[in-house]
Amino acid sequence: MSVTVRVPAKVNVQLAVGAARADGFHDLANVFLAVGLYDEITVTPADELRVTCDGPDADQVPLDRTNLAARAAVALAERYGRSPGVHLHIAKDIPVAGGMAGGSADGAGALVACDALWQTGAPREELLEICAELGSDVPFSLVGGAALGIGRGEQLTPLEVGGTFHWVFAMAGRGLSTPAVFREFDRLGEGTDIPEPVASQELLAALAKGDPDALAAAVSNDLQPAALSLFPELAGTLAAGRAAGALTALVSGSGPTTAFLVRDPESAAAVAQALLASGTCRTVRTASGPAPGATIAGR
Ligand SMILES: C[C@](O)(CO)[C@H](O)COP(=O)(O)OP(=O)(O)OC[C@H]1O[C@@H](n2ccc(N)nc2=O)[C@H](O)[C@@H]1O
Ligand SMILES: Nc1ncnc2c1ncn2[C@@H]1O[C@H](COP(=O)(O)OP(=O)(O)OP(=O)(O)O)[C@@H](O)[C@H]1O
Repeated sequence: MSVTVRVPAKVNVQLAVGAARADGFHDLANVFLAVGLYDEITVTPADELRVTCDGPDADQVPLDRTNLAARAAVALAERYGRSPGVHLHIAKDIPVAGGMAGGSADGAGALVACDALWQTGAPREELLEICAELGSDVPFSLVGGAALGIGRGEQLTPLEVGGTFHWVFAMAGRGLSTPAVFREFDRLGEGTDIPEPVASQELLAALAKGDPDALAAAVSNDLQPAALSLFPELAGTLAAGRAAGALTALVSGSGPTTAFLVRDPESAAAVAQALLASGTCRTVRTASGPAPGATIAGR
């Protein structure tokens, strides 16, 4: 018996960041959109906890108990007094350390898969609570679609989306550490008054309408200057995508993946090709959103 769960990547269409809190985290107004790039997590009973991974970035994924999928299995097992004896296999398609919540997706996926395998009957609220303990992005990986995250980004309100948005993602030659990007945000903001993060009404209206031009005009990412400061070459990737006709270009979350909103799948193919030809990124992917959250894909 095994269970396979499919979990999407995300792009942050708005990431408003407040000042550092006493616990080191930052209050956010984080508007998540799940996009159709997926990791698949398969859980099978085993004598002891084991993690394996395949996919283009598999060599960058830790296979010990620090892996978010392993941490999710252990957290659920502890709550239900079970042994976490499972083999977790991650078929990884989401770029690692790219700002697209790949590790978070694996955490949410492993949680849903173990929950189904062990038939715990845990209420969804409890699964979401475990997700929030695992990381700020993990609850959104579970729910998918589109949502506004406040607090650390873990307190979610689902958002209405009136259409499909088409994206191109450019993957960089190296990763960026999320804590390092937040630290750089703090350093750049030293001595300035950092406003409370609030969701943009124009952006929420654009999502609800499914209007790509309005969304392009409203997207924002307060971590972008910090990501560019640590990884200046990303400015060249953003410029190449804009020149190729993207409606807008931004850093995805803490980066270094860059995201390009386009009007339709044909423009996505054209922008993807131009980005590759520009030599400013390692590889490109196209995907659209919203995509569903963690979903059982097979048993
Ligand atoms: C950049 C985003 O991906 C945007 O969605 C998230 O805010 C990061 O989410 P994540 O990777 O799940 O982050 P966590 O594992 O919770 O935290 C990693 C580190 O990021 C920083 N962090 C994260 C979230 C937050 N609201 N404030 C922070 O300052 C902290 O230094 C924290 O130690
Ligand atoms: N299952 C996992 N997949 C990938 N990385 C993982 C996993 N578990 C732990 N990690 C660790 O987490 C680090 C960040 O990886 P991840 O792919 O989640 O970054 P990210 O997409 O930038 O995350 P986010 O967008 O949530 O900030 C990796 O460098 C790796 O050491």
